[in-house]
Amino acid sequence: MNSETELAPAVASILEAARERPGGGDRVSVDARSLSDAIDRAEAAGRVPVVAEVKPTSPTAEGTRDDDPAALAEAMVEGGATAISVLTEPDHFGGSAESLRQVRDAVDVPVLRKDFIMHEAQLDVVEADLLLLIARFVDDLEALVAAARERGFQPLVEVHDRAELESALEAGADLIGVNNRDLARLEVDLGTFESVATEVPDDVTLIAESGISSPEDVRRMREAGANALLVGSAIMDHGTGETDITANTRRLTQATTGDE
Ligand SMILES: O=C(O)c1ccccc1NCC(=O)[C@H](O)[C@H](O)COP(=O)(O)O
Repeated sequence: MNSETELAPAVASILEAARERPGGGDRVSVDARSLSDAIDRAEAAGRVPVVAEVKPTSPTAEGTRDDDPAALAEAMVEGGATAISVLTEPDHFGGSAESLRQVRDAVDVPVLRKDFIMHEAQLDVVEADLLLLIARFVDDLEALVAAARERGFQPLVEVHDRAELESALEAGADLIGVNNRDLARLEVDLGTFESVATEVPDDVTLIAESGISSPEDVRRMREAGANALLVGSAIMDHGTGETDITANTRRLTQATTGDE
């Protein structure tokens, strides 16, 4: 893992818990739903490809939503979501492997397991179509990318700057997320994606992550080269007023059609 100096206390706590969390039992083998096919279908239908996140809470959220995860995911798909991301981290995000299982049973779009995976055994906790690996927090990224693929997962490697992008490409990643949230300070800046995206090869599927809350943000990230967007808080709406998950999702998936 790269330097842990200057991490926000919440992130240091997340990592400490992640390091201790046990892995699964039997090695999983996934027959994955393809994200790139799902993105193509969304584009063909005139929708912005949005990976909508089931995110009950977080260190930066104002509250907690304890809605049924499967019902949330169904509402997101009704709003045009191309894929669903499910937080499985229990201690800081209110997630669970069981939530992911329920979501994957309820919808037919690809499902991303969003967690802080530190070692190979943690890959075997639950089946998912996509699996997040955070470049900053993984010691041997190339080995973990390979281990994820051996199980059938599509690994999504998350980076925050150009140096991490370089590591992701060297590790063989072909699906890369640029996180606009700086995990050291928990500040969000959409300029992060704009800065890193210019260095990403054309054959990489590129996802803009975090801090995307309005149709204008969607257009900004698309203009900077995002093939898809990962959105949690703006859809989950942790206490900001609007509670209609389908409407929140549709507002973003239709951001380029003017039908907002
Ligand atoms: O969301 C947080 O508060 C957070 C804090 C510490 C580490 C990670 C965190 N978020 C994880 C994520 O990757 C986001 O849930 C995801 O990118 C969606 O972001 P947003 O649309 O801003 O909710």
